[in-house]
Amino acid sequence: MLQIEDLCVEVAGRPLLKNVTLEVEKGETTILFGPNGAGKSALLSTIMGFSNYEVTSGKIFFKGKDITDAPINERAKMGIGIMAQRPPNIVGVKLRDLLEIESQKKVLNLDELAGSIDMKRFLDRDINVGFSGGEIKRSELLQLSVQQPDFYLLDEPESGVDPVNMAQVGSTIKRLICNKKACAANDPDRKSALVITHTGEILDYLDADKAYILCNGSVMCSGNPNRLLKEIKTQGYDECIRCKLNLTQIQ
Ligand SMILES: Nc1ncnc2c1ncn2[C@@H]1O[C@H](COP(=O)(O)OP(=O)(O)OP(=O)(O)O)[C@@H](O)[C@H]1O
Repeated sequence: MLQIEDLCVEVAGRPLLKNVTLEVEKGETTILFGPNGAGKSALLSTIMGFSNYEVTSGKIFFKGKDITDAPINERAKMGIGIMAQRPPNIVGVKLRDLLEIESQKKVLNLDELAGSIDMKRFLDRDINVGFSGGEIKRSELLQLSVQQPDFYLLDEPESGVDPVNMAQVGSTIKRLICNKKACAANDPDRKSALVITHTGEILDYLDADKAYILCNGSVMCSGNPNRLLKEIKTQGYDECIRCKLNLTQIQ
């Protein structure tokens, strides 16, 4: 579904991502771990096509097509959707107006959908203006619920969300990715996702298939998400970096 090959990215002339190679297969949920400032959000922003992120070399393929230079709207039309960490405030544009554009010709009851994640009272407010951290997450989720992409980029879905709302956010994400109430790992209707998490809380709601650790703009290792999270919690990221350096020296 998504292949990233040897990707190097700069922002304002500063290298952020260095030779990143990773793959998310169709129906697979992949986790991205890494310390603060590692470049995780930059990677998601680059996949979505945000303009600040300049690809200096390498390629991004989505559904087999080279999208490295594709504009953001084309990527969205092809089926990529994002829950950003800090989406912008959009003064003068109501959430309902955006959702109506996003829903295009889909037959959806916006009030009912918004009500299902306690967002009905936000429909006629300017997007994100004065929203709390948890409300922004639910607003992003509501937009994804309307957009119904094939591939979800989720940037720290649990950050700023209280435990009660986390159950709602987690189960909504699960429902979106499964495309119905419950689905097996090999269900053909299962959507794909690349999810950033620090705490791993979202793993209580998702059947994650694989994880990568990104440090200092480079992929250090990949493996089972729960095993990698356990290692990060016990040994931190230093062990991962040391291991990568040793491997690189041996090669
Ligand atoms: N648009 C930008 N302009 C300047 N610097 C940027 C920009 N975007 C990212 N950076 C810098 O790139 C580095 C990586 O940022 P990024 O947000 O991708 O990290 P992250 O791994 O998601 O971190 P965190 O876990 O803290 O959210 C940081 O040092 C950040 O300040």
